Amino acid sequence: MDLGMREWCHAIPKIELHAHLNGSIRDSTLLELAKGLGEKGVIVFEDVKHVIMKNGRSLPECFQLFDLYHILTTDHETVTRITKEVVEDFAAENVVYLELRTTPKKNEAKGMTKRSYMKAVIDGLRSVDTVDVAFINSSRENCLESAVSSSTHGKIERKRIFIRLLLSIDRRETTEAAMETIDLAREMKDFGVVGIDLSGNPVIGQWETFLPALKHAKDLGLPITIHCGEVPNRKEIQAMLDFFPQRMGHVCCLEDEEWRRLKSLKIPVEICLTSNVRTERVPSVEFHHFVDLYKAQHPLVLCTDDPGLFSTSLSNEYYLVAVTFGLNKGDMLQLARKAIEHVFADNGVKQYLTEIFEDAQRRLGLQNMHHIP
Ligand SMILES: CNc1ncnc2c1ncn2[C@@H]1O[C@H](COP(=O)(O)O)[C@@H](O)[C@H]1O
Ligand SMILES: [Zn+2]
Repeated sequence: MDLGMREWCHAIPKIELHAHLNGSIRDSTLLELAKGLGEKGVIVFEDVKHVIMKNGRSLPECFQLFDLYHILTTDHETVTRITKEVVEDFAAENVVYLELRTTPKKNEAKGMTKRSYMKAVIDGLRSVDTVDVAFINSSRENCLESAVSSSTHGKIERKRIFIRLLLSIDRRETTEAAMETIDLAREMKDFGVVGIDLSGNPVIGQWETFLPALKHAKDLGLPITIHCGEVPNRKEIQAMLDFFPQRMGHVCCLEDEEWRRLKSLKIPVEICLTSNVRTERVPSVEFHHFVDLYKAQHPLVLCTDDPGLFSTSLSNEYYLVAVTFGLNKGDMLQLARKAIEHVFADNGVKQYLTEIFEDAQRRLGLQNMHHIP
């Protein structure tokens, strides 16, 4: 097969570990929801339309926009709908494993609790009908028939995507609310919840507020990923490194000493190129810390963060790396495959993903490539 680099980045199997549900909504859906609320007089559609379609966004603008998104997606049916669409969109670009994160939300006016919000998300996963969705832990989902037989021997023609969920703590939340999220995550382990995320506006909230909940999660054996260093806050960055989570997102504003610690601790990094450029955390892809970490063979994984908000896709993030840093097709496939090591799902799922990548290597014509470790 002779594919161009863009087609190659689309065709290879990919693993997405850092995507926020509400940041992944299709523009067309946002516009439709805004129109509906405009007609009801809840918002002024013309004002909102302009904001949704805008391309460049500063970091503070992103969080204003999320507040708007949350007005648009505030009932259970809409949460179910956006979940279904987001899964379909990732599957369409050959994402084979998606760790989707979202902040469980309470909304008394809509009769919504954190638990019912998550039930609406699960309903969304269940309602996907264009691809096979495997989302319950592998002991329950009967998923481990050979990955190869499903894709090459024609037994199952449909695409399959594995979904796991991370529950996010928003930095605006209290310790008590954060604790509630951890307890919900524990309760939902059998429904594909595999870990915890700390996110939200990085200039809001104190590390000490979330620490008890994060410690509680750690005690329960729930893996944790933390948005770290989106703004230069030395004390917090150091405390986050001390906490030693399983993964970190962004890590943009680190000082030399903190880079050294991150590297010596080997904490895997979720790299979000377009997000960091759009929000002006880095001047351009060329100057992104990806290249330093990649050269240092630091564990990392390419992610989108908010593909809807930043008008990107995981394939596009791979393509940006290939063209900016001159990586070849083999390098890109290897980079994609390395992500298996950092998923929060169990070994059964990891084995399945390994088979998917071995099969892709055969199918896409890289038989003669050196063995990918
Ligand atoms: C741009 N970089 C970022 N930095 C920090 N937090 C971010 C983020 N992008 C998204 N979120 C977090 O994810 C929420 C939206 O998805 P959910 O409602 O949870 O599905 C945002 O409200 C914010 O808390
Ligand atoms: Zn994020």
